[in-house]
Amino acid sequence: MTATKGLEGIVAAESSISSIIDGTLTYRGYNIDDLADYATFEEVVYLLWHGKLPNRDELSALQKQFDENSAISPAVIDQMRLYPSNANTMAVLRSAISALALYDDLADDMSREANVAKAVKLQAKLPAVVAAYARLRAGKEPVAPQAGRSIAYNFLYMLTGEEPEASAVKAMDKALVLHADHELNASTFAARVTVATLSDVYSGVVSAIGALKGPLHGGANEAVMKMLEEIGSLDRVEDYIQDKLDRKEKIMGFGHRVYKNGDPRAKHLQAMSRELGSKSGNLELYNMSVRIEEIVTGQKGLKPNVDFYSASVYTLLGIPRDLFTPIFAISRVSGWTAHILEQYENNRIIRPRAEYTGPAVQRYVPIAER
Ligand SMILES: CC(=O)SCCNC(=O)CCNC(=O)[C@H](O)C(C)(C)COP(=O)(O)OP(=O)(O)OC[C@H]1O[C@@H](n2cnc3c(N)ncnc32)[C@H](O)[C@@H]1OP(=O)(O)O
Ligand SMILES: O=C([O-])CC(=O)C(=O)O
Repeated sequence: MTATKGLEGIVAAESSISSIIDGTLTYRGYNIDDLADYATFEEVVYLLWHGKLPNRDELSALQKQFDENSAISPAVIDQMRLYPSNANTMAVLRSAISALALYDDLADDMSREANVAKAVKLQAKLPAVVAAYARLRAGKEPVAPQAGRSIAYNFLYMLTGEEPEASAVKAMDKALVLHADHELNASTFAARVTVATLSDVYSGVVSAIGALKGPLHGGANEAVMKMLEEIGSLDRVEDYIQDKLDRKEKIMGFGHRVYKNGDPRAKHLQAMSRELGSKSGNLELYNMSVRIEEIVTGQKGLKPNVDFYSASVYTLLGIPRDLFTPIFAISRVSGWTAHILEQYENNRIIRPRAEYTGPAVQRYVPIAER
């Protein structure tokens, strides 16, 4: 038995949810470029869960379900009041979502109907949890979402308590569409491994949040912004990046296990970063990002991934850096739950083997003789 480090190139599941073929990303066969330009996030969620784009009635029914399920149990809000105000926001999300399961009578009901209902609840509640913590840590009360509004609108609204600008809602919606699913990425795989033991939907999503948190995966968007803040200005980009490359350090937001010729989502986020920068009259972050890309791609051949330009996009939307990865989770929970439902449909426990590299057989030595 020989191990494949990082399972590179291993096909570990069959899935009809999203595909990456020759560098093209599709959700249920629809090209990500079309979905980014024309679909709303709610349409994409329906598509991922049900395998087809919704008609108007189906979309309104989904919107109604989100409206009815976005409230967070007061007990969970009270627990969140006790969380430290400087807690890691992904740890907050992981804890709060785990706590939500305690107040869901269907948490351990394994029927398809109950599992779809849990997917709806999780999609509806994640944005409310993230926004509630952002307000609680600032000494403010959570704001309830508005019925009939999109997840993008309500997330921005719940953060500030003020009506968001239409351009900001549009940008947030597009970002959610772009992050919704991505084949067998690490967090989705973690979710599938967890539920393949026939554990519950919440456990799968909590596992996924834990995996997304890491800077080699979803945590990279926050790491990119930290880097941009450290660099500070366009004239300092060259020295900073060159120094990192000379020291063989990774540049966050670049490279990808599957895409070797570029991530098709990055160009959309780059365009959004440019538009939002122009609109705000400050293109510094966009210009810095473009210069970083020129250097890293020029010297290493590495292209930006989905996390690179999303950092400047979220900053230009006025969102604090430590909410970037939770926003990724607000979108990706749609994909995680689609994969969880698919795993249950045709389940087999996921249990690969390890190549043993430890000592050869040893004789047990009683403690007195050691
Ligand atoms: C939503 C997402 O999860 S997208 C990915 C987000 N993560 C990041 O942006 C973090 C930075 N990128 C990385 O760490 C990696 O490119 C990953 C984790 C995305 C992919 O990892 P892997 O497929 O294992 O690639 P691996 O790390 O083996 O890289 C291959 C080579 O490119 C180099 N490389 C890869 N990414 C980078 C980078 N961002 N900066 C500098 N060098 C890099 C590696 O050092 C390695 O070089 P070597 O062959 O000389 O040792
Ligand atoms: O697919 C991956 O490995 C990481 C990624 O881009 C994503 O999850 O969106």
